[in-house]
Amino acid sequence: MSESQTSIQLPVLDISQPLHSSSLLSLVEACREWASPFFESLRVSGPDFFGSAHSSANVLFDQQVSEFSEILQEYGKKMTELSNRIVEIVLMSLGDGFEKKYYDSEFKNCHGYMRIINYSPPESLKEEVEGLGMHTDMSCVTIVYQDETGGLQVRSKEGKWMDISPCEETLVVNVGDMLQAWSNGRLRSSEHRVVLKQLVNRFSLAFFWCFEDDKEILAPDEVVGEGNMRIYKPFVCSDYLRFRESNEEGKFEKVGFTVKDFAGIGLQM
Ligand SMILES: O=C(O)CCC(=O)C(=O)O
Ligand SMILES: [Fe+2]
Repeated sequence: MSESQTSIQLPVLDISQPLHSSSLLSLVEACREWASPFFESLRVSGPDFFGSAHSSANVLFDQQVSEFSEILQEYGKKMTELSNRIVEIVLMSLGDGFEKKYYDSEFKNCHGYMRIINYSPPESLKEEVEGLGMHTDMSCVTIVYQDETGGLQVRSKEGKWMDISPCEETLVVNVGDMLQAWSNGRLRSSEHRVVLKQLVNRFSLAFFWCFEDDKEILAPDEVVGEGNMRIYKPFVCSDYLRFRESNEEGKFEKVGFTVKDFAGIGLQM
């Protein structure tokens, strides 16, 4: 799954010329609407986490540091095992024997990638600072490690932000859009964000476990359940990923931006 298949029009300012108010406006919009200035991340893709990390390390570091790639290979392997186990348990929770019925037929080609994230500290905490704006993940499940700084928040159905406080030896698992669609909305893709609450760097690792790009997502009849309406049209994963990437980040609430907007049928929950 690639994260940047479509391009957006970035404003270009020629600072050798007098600045017009229109160019200042586009600058203000760019600062407000696009990615947080506090967020930076490195993506490492599986299944060859070593190779992916190594090619970045070669660019980032002067010397060869295999240790970095080896650690990420190990982390990726562990997270892959954990994701498989989580999917199995989630299937069991959806119905008796569902893990046997659906694990191999639906989930065995899933793949993972991770994001190593650094949030730089804001200059002051006078107002609430978002390090990462509200979004849902496009994965089936995401496994998040956050350091002791905290700041991860999830939105309740009523729209209230709740802190997910860091807890030693514990990882956070989010359901993502793909699993929401596959489960016909029985599982809810969590709306979450990161707020910066301390004047220190924040470090996190997010591992995304996703269906293969060319998979068509269609909730099995038995998962929908007798007498229930199907609420998503079948769709191909890569089409949804493209749809999400072609919407500007940050406009989550203003424009249709979720799996409901993409594949929802009629009235939604
Ligand atoms: O940094 C975090 O704790 C969460 C990151 C996240 O939600 C994401 O990368 O999708
Ligand atoms: Fe996320």
